[in-house]
Amino acid sequence: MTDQQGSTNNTSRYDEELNAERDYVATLYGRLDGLRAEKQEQLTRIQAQGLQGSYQNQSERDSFANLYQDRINQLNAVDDRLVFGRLDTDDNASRHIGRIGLSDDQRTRLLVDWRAPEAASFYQATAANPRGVERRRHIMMTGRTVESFEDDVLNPGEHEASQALLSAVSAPRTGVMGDIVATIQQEQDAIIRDQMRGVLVVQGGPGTGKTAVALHRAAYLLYTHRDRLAKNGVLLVGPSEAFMNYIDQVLPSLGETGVVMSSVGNLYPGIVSVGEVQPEIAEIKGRAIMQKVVENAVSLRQRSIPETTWVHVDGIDLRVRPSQIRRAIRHARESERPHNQAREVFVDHMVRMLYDQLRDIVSPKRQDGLVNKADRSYLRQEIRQATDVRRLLNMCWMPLSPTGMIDELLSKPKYLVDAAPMLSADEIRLLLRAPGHAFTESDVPLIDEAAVALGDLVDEAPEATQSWKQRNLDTAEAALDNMHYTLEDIGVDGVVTAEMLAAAQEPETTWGSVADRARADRTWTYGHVIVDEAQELTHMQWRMLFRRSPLRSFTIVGDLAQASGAYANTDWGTVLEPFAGTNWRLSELTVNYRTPARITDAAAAVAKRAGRPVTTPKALRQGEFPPQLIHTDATAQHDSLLQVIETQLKRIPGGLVGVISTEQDSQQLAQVLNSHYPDRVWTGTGRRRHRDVALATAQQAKGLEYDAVVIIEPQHIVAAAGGAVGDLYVAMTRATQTLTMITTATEDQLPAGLDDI
Ligand SMILES: Nc1ncnc2c1ncn2[C@@H]1O[C@H](COP(=O)(O)OP(=O)(O)OP(=O)(O)O)[C@@H](O)[C@H]1O
Repeated sequence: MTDQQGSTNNTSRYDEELNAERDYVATLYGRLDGLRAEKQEQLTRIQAQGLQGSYQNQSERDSFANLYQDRINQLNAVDDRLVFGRLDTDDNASRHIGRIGLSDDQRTRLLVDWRAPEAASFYQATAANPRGVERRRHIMMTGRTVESFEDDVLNPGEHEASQALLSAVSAPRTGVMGDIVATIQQEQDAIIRDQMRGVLVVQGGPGTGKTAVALHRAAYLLYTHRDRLAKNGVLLVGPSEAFMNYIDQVLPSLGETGVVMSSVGNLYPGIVSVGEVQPEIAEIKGRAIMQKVVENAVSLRQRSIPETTWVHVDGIDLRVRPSQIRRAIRHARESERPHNQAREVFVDHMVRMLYDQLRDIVSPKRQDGLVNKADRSYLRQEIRQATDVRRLLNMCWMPLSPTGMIDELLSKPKYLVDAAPMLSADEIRLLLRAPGHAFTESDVPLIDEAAVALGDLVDEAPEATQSWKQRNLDTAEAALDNMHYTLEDIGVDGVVTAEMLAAAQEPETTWGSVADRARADRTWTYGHVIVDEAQELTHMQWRMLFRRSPLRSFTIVGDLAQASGAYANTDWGTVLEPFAGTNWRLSELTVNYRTPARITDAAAAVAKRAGRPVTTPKALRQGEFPPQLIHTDATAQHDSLLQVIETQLKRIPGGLVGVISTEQDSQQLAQVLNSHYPDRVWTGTGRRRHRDVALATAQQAKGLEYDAVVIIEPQHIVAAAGGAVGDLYVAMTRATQTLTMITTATEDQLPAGLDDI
């Protein structure tokens, strides 16, 4: 009786508090709607003014219109589950925590932005260190409705995961990543709020929230360093377009839209690259020596002639000796400008030399007045434009585009052999391909490298970019003075030049947003760069990325055990040494939120047996179902697959089954799945809608997750990666609930560790 009475009392107290929370949350939505209406009205008013007034008035109006529109977009984006927490502290204060900060007309704070210092205790208070928190409340919402709440007890000795966290990690996956703002855990929060300067490496096993942390850190940095980052922007780089699609809703749901997001293969403006099918080729193109190969390739396009020749200018023959060209080349190289700019020095030198000859022929006695200033300029022009001269100058020092040069380098055997004496004949054969081949993702760093060595073609860059760059160069000194910390501090002394810092200056506001301009400009330097799945990157890719933040402000997240290639790096120190020396710091994530322990243990066993450096994170959930290995013969394989899919779809209503295989096996699987599940097969691009069977290669599945994973022929995945188990390890750890593997191999053909399942 007492119990019943007690529980009735508790229930009614809970309901009362729930209603109170609902009332408060309704006030917050009232405020959100009010603000939105206000901005909408301001926007409508400014749009109604149309195209009147001077150019300056119009451009001011455009800026305001953009500002209002951005704010409206932000308010729309945070509408879903606006509030998720409440903190009651020992000073009798109580604050609600949400996606953005809100105040009323009297500037009384109604809602604290999760990134504000006052919200930090929501994530950091623990039983051992409550930080003045008496009660931490998780408010669970669907859309605008408060469904329930849960209070954390900060009692010493209690370390249980909150219900909010458990329901978040157990929920069926939608196929696109969601934010974790309501349930960020303490070790994650410490990384998100870490200082911006320097290179921070976040190492963590599969499912530890590295991607989630990277995205929330981007939002946190933009909030905390808004002024600085508004000028330079933040770049977030991931491994593939499918991955970028998977994560691209997270930042908008946090009210941030200004981050430049790009796969590493599409980082060079104007190039949409294709995958590099053969890992051996990717490995060669990623080697540090490729920098020298590109440099050589440029030098080989600065060449003299084998013997003396004659050029025809205005009916007169002028002689050109190889030694004269060599001298002009030396001169141009000494200018230390990029190839296309140094060409001007070369051309000037040659024209001057030819002019001297011509003048001596036209007017042997300099004092006779025949060659005055106007004549001189006319004659030089004539020489420069003479067909023979142009042909000769181009032959000796051709203006080059980075894409044109890399295309030639990879398709002309002699050019490649001369530029890459350090590569073996087999390696050269691997690199060679037909001219005009689509650029692959491992060509992109070579193109970027070439772009640095070549410089812009003189008429290549749009005028706006040029004038903006010039203006920045003029004031680059000031950028150095304005740095908030000394260069020595961050270990880049002597490396930063005025040119590199030029882009840190106040940009023109006449075209596009910072993100648009940054995306279009290969020389843009960002205020901060975040690299996800960083274990995959080659030396050449790192060079390309470090060029984009000369101040070395980086967050690098990855898991060395998940690297694919046989050449994979085994420690961050070796990877980063050439770029940051020892000036980097390491944080680790230790809890796996995605994959149940039963599955991670099996995956870790495979990785360990292959000698990979695995740090097995502690899985938050034990999992209901052990991983399964099904042996079948080739004829029964597809039936077996369909059966597994059916079982899994029933087991996880609304869930997503991910079928993972090699590229080669995936073609046949696509046919089978499409014919059995018409309009239900999802390849990761476009919207998922009602599609519930996903098909991906092990490479494409990097960073993604599925409720049920079915791996077809695990031994093929290892063989396709040249014997490395990284890809298989990744595939096995994509599961949030169940893992099944289907194989036609015999026990002894399976990768070590799998036979124990
Ligand atoms: N604090 C958290 N609250 C709720 N869900 C979380 C939390 N941290 C991570 N998750 C969820 O766990 C899953 C794995 O996270 P994420 O993809 O960021 O991990 P990862 O370390 O990048 O994984 P991998 O290296 O295997 O690709 C995601 O569904 C993510 O939303």
